[in-house]
Amino acid sequence: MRTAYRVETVRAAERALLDRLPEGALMDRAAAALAAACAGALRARRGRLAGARLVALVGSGDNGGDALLAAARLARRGVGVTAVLLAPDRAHPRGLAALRAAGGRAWALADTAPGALDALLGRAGLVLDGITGIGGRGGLRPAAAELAERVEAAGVPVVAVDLPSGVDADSGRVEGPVLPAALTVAFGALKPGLLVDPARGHAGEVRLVDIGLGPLLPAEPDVAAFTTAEVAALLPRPTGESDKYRRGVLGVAAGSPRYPGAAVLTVGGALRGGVGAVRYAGPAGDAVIARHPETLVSRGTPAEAGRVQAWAAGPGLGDDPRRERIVAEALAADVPLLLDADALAGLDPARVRARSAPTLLTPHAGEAAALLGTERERVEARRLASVRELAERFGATVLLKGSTTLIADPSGPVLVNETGTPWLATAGSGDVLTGLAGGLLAAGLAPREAAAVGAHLHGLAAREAAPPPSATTVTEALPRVWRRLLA
Ligand SMILES: NC(=O)C1=CN([C@@H]2O[C@H](COP(=O)(O)OP(=O)(O)OC[C@H]3O[C@@H](n4cnc5c(N)ncnc54)[C@H](OP(=O)(O)O)[C@@H]3O)[C@@H](O)[C@H]2O)[C@@H](O)CC1
Ligand SMILES: [K+]
Repeated sequence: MRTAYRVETVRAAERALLDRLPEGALMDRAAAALAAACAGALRARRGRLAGARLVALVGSGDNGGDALLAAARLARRGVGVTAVLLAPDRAHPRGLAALRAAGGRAWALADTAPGALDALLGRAGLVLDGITGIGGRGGLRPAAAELAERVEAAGVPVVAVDLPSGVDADSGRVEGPVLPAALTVAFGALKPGLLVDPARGHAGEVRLVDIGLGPLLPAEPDVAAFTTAEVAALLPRPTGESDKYRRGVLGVAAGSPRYPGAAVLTVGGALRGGVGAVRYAGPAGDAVIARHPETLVSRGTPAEAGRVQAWAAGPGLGDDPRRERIVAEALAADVPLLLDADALAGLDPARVRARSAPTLLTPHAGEAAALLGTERERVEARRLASVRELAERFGATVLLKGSTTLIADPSGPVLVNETGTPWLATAGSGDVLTGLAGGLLAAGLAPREAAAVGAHLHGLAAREAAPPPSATTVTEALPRVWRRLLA
């Protein structure tokens, strides 16, 4: 499991470790790993290190100290290093002394003419961003923001020290100017912002360096992501004793005369969710049977359908006059329930809280905003806080779809899905996910696992489907993903 911890927790672990180590040892570990990462990036660009040029942007905290100590190591290996100091009188003293002793130069930003700065950046093979790390607050301040703009204009690749400067480590929020990185070298632990958009989108490749913090971090992270191996271990597998009912039957209430395709896609996802059977209840049975003849179809509502182990309701219900009744019956069912799309409109938290079995809600940002009574932009800017708030308000598991898909329970770590791709922003792909995660629920996974496994498989299938993927080709790619994971 990839884990991320918020700043307060990382700092507490760092303090405990600092007490056990000689002065400066921790920063030296960080700087050694950072220098190695920069050396790799410079070599990849030029073939050799000697004669390469690096510009280190140095803020007034330890993040700048890391950059200076790493730059000094590179200077000792023949790299031409210039440090640009944002606050010369507050630059990390030991780092600055090490850089100077290694033959590196230090320029004060305030004393550097714009033309000279541009020329310096124009010659550089790499920029090391040590403006702010976990001590940064808000977007970059004006002088730092202007510097970041010039770096971006010069087009030099950036290696971020611990975090891209300007992002919020804990929330993943981006509230002002940021310096985007091609590579972020994080120390000791990932911070939530390195896994969650919009901050994640500025971090490039994220590499975690072990500085010995691991044993001092709590067992429960703030944010976590399943690896593909962990997802594979959670996949339901039939045994010799299995029959279709024991493997789980998912009820699907989706589609309407106007949107029969939503029923077809949801059932298609469900049939690839590890269940023994899918019961479809609704007006699009003919379309469903034509595409998926193995489905048990009926025209009625959930209460009139036969026994199931879970329900998935919502996609394409549209203006079906029975929408409210369908949602009410699904809510009343004493089995796990996934509600998506049109089933989320006007959903009453008290009705969800009162349920006897677990509930999984799968809104996109717009639906989440409607449930929270806010704007879509606000949800997109505060994905982590929004998904936590929804889970708490509804007393349910919530999967928030989008650039980073997040899964929250009312308490405990938030799960991030790392397999997503912007290609999944295609009509009907959410319906497939609803069927898939619903199927996993019916097969016996807990809502949190069903959501995380479903999102993971969905992302892998989208990557596997011939580009550009459609909801149908994502569905068709799912068995190949299962086969690979079960192997
Ligand atoms: N602790 C350890 O053992 C280890 C720590 N490590 C490293 O230390 C880093 C944390 O260092 P840190 O705590 O010194 O904070 P840091 O991120 O450098 O920033 C603070 C400075 O930035 C400034 N500033 C703030 N906001 C700003 C903005 N928006 N725009 C511009 N400037 C802004 C702020 O200025 P002030 O508010 O004081 O005026 C303050 O001076 C951590 O990320 C990791 O790299 C590793 O070596 C491993 C061992
Ligand atoms: K940084």
